[in-house]
Amino acid sequence: MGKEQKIKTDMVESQEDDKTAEQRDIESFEELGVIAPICEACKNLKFKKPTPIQQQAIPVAMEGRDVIGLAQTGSGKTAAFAIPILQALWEKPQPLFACVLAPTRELAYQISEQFEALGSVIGLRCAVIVGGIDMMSQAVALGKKPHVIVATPGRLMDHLEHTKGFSLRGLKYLVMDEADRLLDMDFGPIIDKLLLMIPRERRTLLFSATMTSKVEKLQRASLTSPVRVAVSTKYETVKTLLQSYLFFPFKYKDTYLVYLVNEMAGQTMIIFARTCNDTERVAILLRNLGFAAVPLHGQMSQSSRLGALNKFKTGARSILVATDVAARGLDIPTVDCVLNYDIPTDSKAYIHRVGRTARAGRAGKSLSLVTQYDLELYLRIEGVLGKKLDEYEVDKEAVMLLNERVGEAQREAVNEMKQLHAKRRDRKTEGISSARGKRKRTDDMDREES
Ligand SMILES: Nc1ncnc2c1ncn2[C@@H]1O[C@H](COP(=O)(O)OP(=O)(O)OP(=O)(O)O)[C@@H](O)[C@H]1O
Repeated sequence: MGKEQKIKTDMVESQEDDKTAEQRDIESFEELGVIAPICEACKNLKFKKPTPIQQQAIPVAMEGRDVIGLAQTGSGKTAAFAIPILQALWEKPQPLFACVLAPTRELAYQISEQFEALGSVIGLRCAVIVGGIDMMSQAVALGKKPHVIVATPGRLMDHLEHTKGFSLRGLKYLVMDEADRLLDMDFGPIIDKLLLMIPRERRTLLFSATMTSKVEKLQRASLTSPVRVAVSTKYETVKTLLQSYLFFPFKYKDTYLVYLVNEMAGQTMIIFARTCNDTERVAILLRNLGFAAVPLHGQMSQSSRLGALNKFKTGARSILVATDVAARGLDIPTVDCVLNYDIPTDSKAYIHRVGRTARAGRAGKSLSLVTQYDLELYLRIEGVLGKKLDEYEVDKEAVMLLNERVGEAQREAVNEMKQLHAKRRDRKTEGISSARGKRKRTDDMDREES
C-alpha cells in the first residue's frame, strides 16, 4: 500500500465521532481525565467546561495518538493541544519536551501565554523563539532548558543550526498550530528540514480552522496513524458571526471606508488590507481624520509590531489596520468587527480574518468591501462558505458628502508615506551589515511583500 493510502486508512474519520461527543456532552475537564492542578488552572481561566474540540481532542491526544484537529476559529484549539501536553509533562517531566510551531511571531507569544496560564501550577518553563529578536538572549533562554518551546520555524531552524548545545533530540511532542499554513509552499521546505532534526518517535498534533485534507501536505508532517477530530464541517464560520458585504465603485473605496469607520465609531475593529503599503496608508489616512488607528504588518520592526498589538489589545487604539499577519490565531476578545478593506485572494484567509471576532461564543460582525475588481474573488468566498451574504445598507448620499474631506486626507497620507519611506531607506543604509544577510532570510519567514 502506498503511503498516501495509508494515511487515509489510518485516519478515524470524524463525522460519527462527532455525534458521540455531542450526545455525551462532557461537563468538566475532570471527566476527560485531566489532572487536578490543570483543572484548577482551567477554572482560574474561567473555562467552565471543555469546548467541543477539547472534548474530542484531549482524550485522543492523552492516549498518545497523533491528532489532526479541525474546529472553527475561536473554539479553544490552543488548550485542546496544550492540556494533553501539560498532562504528559506532569507525568514524566523533562526539558525540551514539546515544541509548538506557529506561522507568526504574535501568535507564538499568545500560545506561550496560554501554556503558561495553564501550566504555571505544574511549574512549566516556556520559551518563545521567534524572528526579529536578539539571538543571544534566546540562546540564554534555551540554555535554561524550558519544557516547552513556542517558535516560528525560521528562527527555530537558526538556533538548531547555530546555537551550541541546543538540540531537540529528546522531543516528545510536536504541534503545528495553523498547520495548513505551516505545511504550505512558503514554510514547507523549512518544516521538512526541521523534521529531520527531531525524533521520528514523537507525537504530532496538527490544528487549524481550515485544515488541509490534501494527503501530500499531511505527509509532510510525517504523522503516525493520526486520528482526525473535526468539530465543524470544512471551512465553517461561527454562528454568532454576522457577515455582510458592500458593493461600490473602486474610486470611492477610501470614502466608503471612512464612512463605515465613522458609523462604527466606539467599536473595536480590525481592518484587513492586502499589502504592507496599503496597511500603512490606510492607518495614516484614518489617523489624519481623527480615528485611533494603528498599523500592523510584516515590514515593521518586531518591537513596533508588538507595540501596535499591545495598544490595540489594551484599548489605547480602537482600530488595528493589518495584513494577514494578524489573520490567524490572534485572540483579542474585544474585537467587535472585522472589515475587509481588500478581499483576500485566498478563501481560507477570509475564514481566518473574520474569525478574529465572534470568538468563544461571543457575537461579532464582518463587512467586506467589494468593488468591480473584486467580484470574482468575493464570489469564490461565498462559494466556499456555501451561502450568500447580506448586503450592508448605507445612505450613498451621506457617503458622498465625505468625498472631498477624504480626498484631502488621502493627499496628506501620500506625503506622510513618502517621508516614512525615505526614513526607512536611510535607516537601512545605516544599519544593515552584510553579515546579517543570511540570518534574515530564515528569520523573516512571516514578513510580507510591501
Ligand atoms: N473551555 C473553554 N471555556 C471557555 N473559554 C475557553 C475555553 N477554552 C478556550 N477558551 C477561550 O476561548 C478563546 C479562543 O481560544 P483559542 O484562541 O484557543 O481559539 P482557536 O480555536 O485556536 O482559534 P483560531 O482558529 O482563531 O486560532 C480564548 O480566549 C480562550 O482562552
